[in-house]
Order: sequence, then structure tokens, then C-alpha cells
Amino acid sequence: MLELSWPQGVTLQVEEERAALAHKLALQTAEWLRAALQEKERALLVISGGRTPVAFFKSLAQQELSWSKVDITLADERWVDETHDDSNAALVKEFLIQGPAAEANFLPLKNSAATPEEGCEQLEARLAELSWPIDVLILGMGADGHTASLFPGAKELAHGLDTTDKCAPMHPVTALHPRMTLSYNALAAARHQALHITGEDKLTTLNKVLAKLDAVAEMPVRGFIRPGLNVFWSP
Ligand SMILES: O=C(O)[C@H](O)[C@@H](O)[C@H](O)[C@H](O)COP(=O)(O)O
Repeated sequence: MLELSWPQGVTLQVEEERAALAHKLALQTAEWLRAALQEKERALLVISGGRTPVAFFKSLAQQELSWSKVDITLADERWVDETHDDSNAALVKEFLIQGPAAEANFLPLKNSAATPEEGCEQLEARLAELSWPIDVLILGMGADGHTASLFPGAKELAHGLDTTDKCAPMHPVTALHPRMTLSYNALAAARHQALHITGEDKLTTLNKVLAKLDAVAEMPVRGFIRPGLNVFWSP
């Protein structure tokens, strides 16, 4: 049941079926990208990894738009090779950079450096070539209130929330693998922002998030619960 105390200016879209929700989010994302391309030569789409977005990626890949003018990157990445099952880049290539969307330019966050700390400078230079601010940002959320790889309890969280750099290394204590995340400031400046979540457990998390919106370091997703956010949820 939806029993949320809903902040003003945050919209909630609910679908009974996860596939229908993913499709709705894909249609909305395509519309936002088309609108961005009316104003800019290139549009910037930032997506999340994890398990939730697969159906969304499949549906978005089929949308007709000028994909050759779209740059895509990730909100965060696990610092593993693309051959690893946990690689978000591999997931994006398998499910999103397909069909019409194969024309898009995808910039992975992971590079050949051994650690995210060592890879940061090179990545920052690659990211600087993109057309900021982000036009469309699709976030996920974990049970601990992390979003992107802004993890509660990570020693680098304060830096990730504060830096004006585009990327930040992160060593979560509650999840596997060192990570690279886009910084809060880079993400939060996105023109259109959506939070894509499914399942009753994530609704329970969202209730905790909404109950104490000022405690961002405890649950970093709180930093995104602001007017203009579009929450997409299905059971
Ligand atoms: O790489 C990642 O882990 C993410 O981008 C992360 O922020 C994700 O969105 C949440 O952890 C939800 O993950 P699920 O969709 O797997 O629940």
C-alpha cells in the first residue's frame, strides 16, 4: 500500500506491472531527450545499473529519436572489468546499446586503472567532453538509501556529496566492489530526474527516506527528493 507523506513538487507514477512501468519511463525519457535536442546539439543521458533497469533499457533502446546525438553514461560503476557479471557497462551494452539506440555514444566510467582513485583523473577528462548539465537522469535506490554509488557509511561519502568534480571514488561498506560514482553536484544539476524503483521493500525504504529528509548522509537518496523529481514505482 502507498502510505507516503508525499513532498510537494515530487510526482509519483505507479503501474501494477513492472514491464508497463519500464515502458512508461522509456517513453518519458525519450520525450525528454527529444526536447533536449531541440535546444542542444547533443543530449546527455545518465542511467543507473543494478537489476531494476533491464526492462527499461530494452524498451528505451527501441524508441525512435536522434540517438547519434545522444551521449550516455552511468551514474555509477563497480570497478570491475566488463567481463565481470557485476559490470554495469556490460549491462548497458547488452540491453540498451542495441537497435536504434546502438547509434548513441556510450562512455563507460571504468577505465584500465587498477583502482577508482587512479582512474579518476582520466575519467574526469573524458567526462568534461560531454554536454553538461545532464539532460535526463535515471536513478535507482538501495535498501540502505544509497543512490548512484553515494553509500551511507562510506569514508568518501562527504567528498562525493560535496565535490564539484564530476566523479568520485567510493568504497561502500554495505556492497561489493570499489566504485566510481558521479558526484552529487553533477547528478543533482540534471534537468530531468527520475527515481525508478520496484517492490514493496523499496516502498518501505522510501517511507524511511521521506520521514527524515534532512539526514542526507544517513540515506543519500534524500538529496534528490526535491520538487521536480519523478518517482516511478510498481509492486
Ligand atoms: O550500480 C549500482 O549498484 C547502482 O547504480 C545502484 O545505485 C542501484 O541503482 C541500486 O543499488 C539499486 O539496485 P537494484 O536495481 O539492483 O535494486
